[in-house]
Amino acid sequence: MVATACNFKSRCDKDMDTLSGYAMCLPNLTRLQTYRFVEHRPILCIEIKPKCGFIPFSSHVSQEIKHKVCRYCMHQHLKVANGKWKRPSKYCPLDLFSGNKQRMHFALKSLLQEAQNNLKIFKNGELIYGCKDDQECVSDWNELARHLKPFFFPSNGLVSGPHCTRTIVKELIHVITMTLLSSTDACRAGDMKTVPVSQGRSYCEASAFNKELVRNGKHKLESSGLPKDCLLYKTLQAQMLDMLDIEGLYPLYTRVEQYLEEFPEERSTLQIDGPYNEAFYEKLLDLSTEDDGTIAFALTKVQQYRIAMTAKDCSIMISLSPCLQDECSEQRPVVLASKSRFTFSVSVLDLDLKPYESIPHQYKLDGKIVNYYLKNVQAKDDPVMSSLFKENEDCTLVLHKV
Ligand SMILES: O=P(O)(O)O[C@@H]1[C@@H](OP(=O)(O)O)[C@H](OP(=O)(O)O)[C@H](O)[C@H](OP(=O)(O)O)[C@H]1OP(=O)(O)O
Ligand SMILES: Nc1ncnc2c1ncn2[C@@H]1O[C@H](COP(=O)(O)OP(=O)(O)OP(=O)(O)O)[C@@H](O)[C@H]1O
Repeated sequence: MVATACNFKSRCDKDMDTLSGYAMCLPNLTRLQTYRFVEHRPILCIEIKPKCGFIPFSSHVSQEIKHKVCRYCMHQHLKVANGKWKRPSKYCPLDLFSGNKQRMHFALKSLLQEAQNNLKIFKNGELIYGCKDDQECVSDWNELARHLKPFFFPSNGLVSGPHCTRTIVKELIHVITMTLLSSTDACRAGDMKTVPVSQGRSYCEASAFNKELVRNGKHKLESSGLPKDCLLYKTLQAQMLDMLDIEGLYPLYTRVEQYLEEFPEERSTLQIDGPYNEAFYEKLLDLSTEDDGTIAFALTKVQQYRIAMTAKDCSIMISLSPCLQDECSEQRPVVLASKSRFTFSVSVLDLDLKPYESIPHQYKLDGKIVNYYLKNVQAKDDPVMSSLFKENEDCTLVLHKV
């Protein structure tokens, strides 16, 4: 539980484990003043909760739709039906994680249109855009542009008109894209072997970007791929430790549970609840998916899944502070906008490991999300879209000798 969480009223009711004996003291990233930022300079901070950026590739997946539509896009419909949000978002994590600038631009614009709990913008520590809680959201683009104008166009008149607002928003999206694709070598992924990102499909059929392409007769979605040293790539790698999908993982969790029922004293030796030290980390290096029927295999997959869940729910904080050309040195990463430049830092928030006990909940929720989508969305889906997809699948170019 973070002390800075007092930005959000809904968090005042959160329970703190005062008996744990531990507390984390983090710098306030929305006001961060490090060597990178010149003191008293204004700071802009963009918080993005990107959610899961890949489509499950596991053979344990029982419903074909999970290989086509990503969890975020399916979950949107259940969230709207449950009243968590008023409208579905056009954001699709696969667009953000594609590394393709056009798709990333669309994803970020969609986040700005419907921020939900996936986007917040702070100026000098104050929330200026996004949701304070489920009820209270600030989402006026003109107001946002008014706040951002001095950052992006420091020496150029007043903001007026929709054209100017759009220009400023475009500048913001460009800067966010560049920082997300920038190298974060200081934050190394350790010795973890990488999961091939080519596994699974690289786009989601429900993405509005994808649908638009199909409507325009194009059906080749580009995924330029992420640079291996950027934070999005590292986050995606951690998310992809979920190699079996919850459907393949749940039986392994049950195996661990049965073992613990028989040998409850083993719970601490197996490090179910930590400590999350070197020994714990060592056991996670095995990425094989061949089940040899052992408790060791089951436990490794369960712990890898918990890491993946954590990475699927973490937030990325991008802090930006304007700098003049002669202030920029090689030590500070700099991102350029058309009429300004910023020193920046990119950090990850909310990395406390998801609890072992949440796995049955994940399993049930997965079923609910998919069933809701199949019954209420796919069944009623736009017949024109379905036939377009079908046409594209059936479209085979046959070459005859002449
Ligand atoms: O399951 P999801 O994908 O809905 O994620 C939950 C989040 O909902 P979201 O979909 O981002 O609106 C949910 O976000 P909110 O608190 O609703 O903003 C939490 O982050 C939750 O984590 P925890 O159980 O509080 O540790 C998240 O639960 P975990 O699944 O990460 O445990
Ligand atoms: N170091 C930080 N600097 C600035 N803001 C932060 C920082 N850490 C967290 N926040 C803000 O507080 C919010 C909640 O953070 P986080 O989810 O890590 O808290 P938590 O107490 O672990 O809550 P939960 O138990 O719901 O996950 C974040 O979305 C972010 O807006």
